[in-house]
Amino acid sequence: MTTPVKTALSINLNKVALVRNTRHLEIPSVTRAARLCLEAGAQGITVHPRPDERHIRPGDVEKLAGVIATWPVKREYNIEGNPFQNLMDYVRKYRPHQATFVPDGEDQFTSDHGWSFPQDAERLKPLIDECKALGVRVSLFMDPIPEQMAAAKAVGADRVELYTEPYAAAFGTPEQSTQLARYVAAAKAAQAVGLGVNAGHDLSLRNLTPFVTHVPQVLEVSIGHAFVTDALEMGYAEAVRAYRRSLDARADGVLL
Ligand SMILES: CC(=O)[C@@H](O)[C@H](O)COP(=O)(O)O
Ligand SMILES: NCC(=O)COP(=O)(O)O
Repeated sequence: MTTPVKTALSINLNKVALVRNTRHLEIPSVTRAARLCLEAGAQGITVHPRPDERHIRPGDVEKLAGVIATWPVKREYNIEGNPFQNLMDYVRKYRPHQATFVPDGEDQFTSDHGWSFPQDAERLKPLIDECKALGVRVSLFMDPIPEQMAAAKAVGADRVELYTEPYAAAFGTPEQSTQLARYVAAAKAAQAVGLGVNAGHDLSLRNLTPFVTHVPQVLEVSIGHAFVTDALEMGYAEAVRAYRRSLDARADGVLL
């Protein structure tokens, strides 16, 4: 059996910025949240600076780049967005460790689907090539469809991020194992063609351990909405420690 990887925990700070934006007081501080999360053991910070600036604003992206760049040990910066909207400007300016391409519309309520191949391949390839020339790893936000993984690799992606809302929605229902099996198959298909596997969207303390126990070699999870919800109750540091424990608690059971 392959030794399970230590799945990196990347905290998405969108919802801290969302609360901050409801007053002109600069609290809660996005950079303070990042520092507290990193100090407590998070391996990275994720932001999704949407064009309408509903939460993360350009100034947040800049300040967080500075927090990560000056952190005493290596921590990763993951900037998410649509590369045909504003994402590439941030990639060129801040050269994050990872850019996660997400096919969201400008006024989309939240992310709810991945890229489609072959339709998206031709227009994605030059932007993926540019990111890699800048030394930025590219992760493509994808639905858990095994047949799509070879095309994601062929277009130049380093990783895929499996969109996990369908798994989260099925968690605790009779559909849970069926959904989980989809992600296991998609992850194995991705890894079979040399893609790394990340995961994210609606992951939580409730559904995280079973996911990383069964889905093989998940390199990174990015978690925001549920994390901030938990942090409101237990504080950033304890919430990070709780999510870290959930990731590390994966049983070394037989993978599906
Ligand atoms: C891509 C994804 O699933 C999330 O990272 C996304 O950042 C959620 O965006 P909102 O926080 O705006 O819902
Ligand atoms: N890529 C997923 C992410 O960054 C956070 O998604 P969510 O936990 O806010 O649903």
